[in-house]
Amino acid sequence: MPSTQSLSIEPLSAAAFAPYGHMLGDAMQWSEPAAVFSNPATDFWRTHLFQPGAAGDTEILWVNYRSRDLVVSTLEVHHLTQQAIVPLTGAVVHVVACSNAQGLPDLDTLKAFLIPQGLGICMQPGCWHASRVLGEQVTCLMLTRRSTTLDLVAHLNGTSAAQESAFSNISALIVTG
Ligand SMILES: NC(=O)N[C@@H](O)C(=O)O
Repeated sequence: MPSTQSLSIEPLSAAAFAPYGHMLGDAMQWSEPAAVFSNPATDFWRTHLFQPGAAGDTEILWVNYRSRDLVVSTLEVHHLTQQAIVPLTGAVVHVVACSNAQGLPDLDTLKAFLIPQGLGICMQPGCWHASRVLGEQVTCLMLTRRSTTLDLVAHLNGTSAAQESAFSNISALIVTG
């Protein structure tokens, strides 16, 4: 009987998340002076240029995560759009994996990141993922693609098969602190 794989939660960093997409809200970016500003009252800077995919409409979703089940056996992927998650009310545990040549989760790239309140991530298309919380429900801001949401809702409601997203069962893994 194969033992259940455990996956340790690791802190979010731009370098560690780079294979999966972009970290949002790390240090102020001064690489493009025209896209950054700071004075005694405010700082703002470009942390990422979001890409919803060809002919895609960027959509803002308000998302609640409340699953505390640290056993993960299903991952989800979006084929066309990046997807950004910014936790607003608490931390989110985000499990990710890259796609392999067949478009399935590359289990050698599985990682679990803690996304703290006030930081965020933006996954590239093809990044497999699952989200969990460690306590109470966490509300997040999400950037995604309008057609991917409509497609996902229709799938989740059993109305039609998903075209812009997919789901994959994996050998159960336990996310550990
Ligand atoms: N809305 C939406 O696409 N949600 C999923 O991607 C998810 O992982 O939460």
